Amino acid sequence: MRKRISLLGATGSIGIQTLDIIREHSEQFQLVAFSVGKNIAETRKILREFPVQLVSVINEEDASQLQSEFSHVEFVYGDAGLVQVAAHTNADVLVNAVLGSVGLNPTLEAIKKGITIAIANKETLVTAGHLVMQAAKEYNVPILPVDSEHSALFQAMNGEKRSEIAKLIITASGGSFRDRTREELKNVTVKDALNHPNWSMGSKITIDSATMMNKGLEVIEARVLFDISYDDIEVLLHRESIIHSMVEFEDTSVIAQLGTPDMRVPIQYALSYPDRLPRPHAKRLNLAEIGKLHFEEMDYNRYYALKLAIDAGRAGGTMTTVLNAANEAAVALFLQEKIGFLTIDELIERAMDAHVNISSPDLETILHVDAQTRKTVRNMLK
Ligand SMILES: NC(=O)C1=CN([C@@H]2O[C@H](COP(=O)(O)OP(=O)(O)OC[C@H]3O[C@@H](n4cnc5c(N)ncnc54)[C@H](OP(=O)(O)O)[C@@H]3O)[C@@H](O)[C@H]2O)C=CC1
Ligand SMILES: CC(=O)[C@@H](O)[C@H](O)COP(=O)(O)O
Ligand SMILES: [Mn+2]
Repeated sequence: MRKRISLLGATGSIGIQTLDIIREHSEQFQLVAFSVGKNIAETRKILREFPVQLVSVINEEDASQLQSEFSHVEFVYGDAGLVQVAAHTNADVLVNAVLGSVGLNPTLEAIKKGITIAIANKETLVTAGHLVMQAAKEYNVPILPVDSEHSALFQAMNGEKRSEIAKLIITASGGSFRDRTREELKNVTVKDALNHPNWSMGSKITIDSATMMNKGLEVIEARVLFDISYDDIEVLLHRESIIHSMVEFEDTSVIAQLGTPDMRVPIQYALSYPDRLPRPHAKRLNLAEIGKLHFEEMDYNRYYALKLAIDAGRAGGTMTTVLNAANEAAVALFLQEKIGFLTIDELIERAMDAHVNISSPDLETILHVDAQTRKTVRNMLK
């Protein structure tokens, strides 16, 4: 029987590549429900190709319009719609590729329904990883990583005992501005920042990659997913994005996962796990053609956002919620050209400094702190 998939964020970078995999392996996978935001033109295309049962959009008017065009599909909307798609009872796997901490509630509700989670949506793990992992344990639901580094770590660990792992080494490309000093970042434009050297991704994560907050979020994501302490997670600058991450074991062996930078590989692995499926048309890795791979130590003054993220992770409690919400708000302001690039770090640091940390927060507290932090950051501009 085919694996039935519900997909949050179908019109995004990961969403579109997930549809590629479902299309390539239509004998293995079936899309049963999906969510989008506001891209209704793309939604119509998906609806014409995939015979799904349920679709969620952000706006009620879009849901009504689509309902009049596609009478055999059920349309829902808003945050409640996201939850309905995520927890769709006919799904075996939820691919969570929505952007931002709005993915938290749908993830928790899907877990309660016993649906396996393939997670790209790192903001959910950063804002409330402890709630996701607790629920996954309680309902015995696998959480499979889609983020390339975490898929690499998961593959390198290959089920070996935690006690045999010495450290995780997460690679970082350095993003759009890796060859510039911090001083040279004062007047960079949105267009410059969106020009990632190796990956084609959505706008928010591309900015996160340029500030290096993406790597900070990924360190927290690794801590949450693999239960490894911050002391044993290292970040290594690797400009080619060929080694997606590595695990060093106690016997000094290091196991890495390599591949061309193509998110369809980790997406497919999360869907096919524990099996592997062929990708006959994909570009294969040719190390002789690449010739050299480069590695450099991280500079935490140059990449200040990475330091802020690790500080937040070590503080725990609601501090990672503040880090994430402040970052989401600040990146949105940068993309709207309301603040400069370096102001992103500044606003996040100010939000963290102003926050009184709350340990072991429940869902209500997380949602409250998230909303308050976004307000605080926006008010900093007044
Ligand atoms: N892109 C990549 O290669 C990678 C991404 N990730 C993570 O995956 C997630 C998605 O990233 P990416 O695909 O790049 O993002 P995109 O911006 O390309 O896509 C985001 C998707 O989420 C939808 N969306 C955005 N906001 C909302 C909202 N408030 N409510 C409902 N739907 C919403 C968008 O809808 P619409 O466009 O219709 O408005 C779109 O479908 C992020 O958490 C990112 O960090 C992780 C590793 C790699
Ligand atoms: C494809 C992916 O997983 C991104 O998170 C990617 O890792 C971004 O690259 P850098 O953050 O290393 O620039
Ligand atoms: Mn990544």
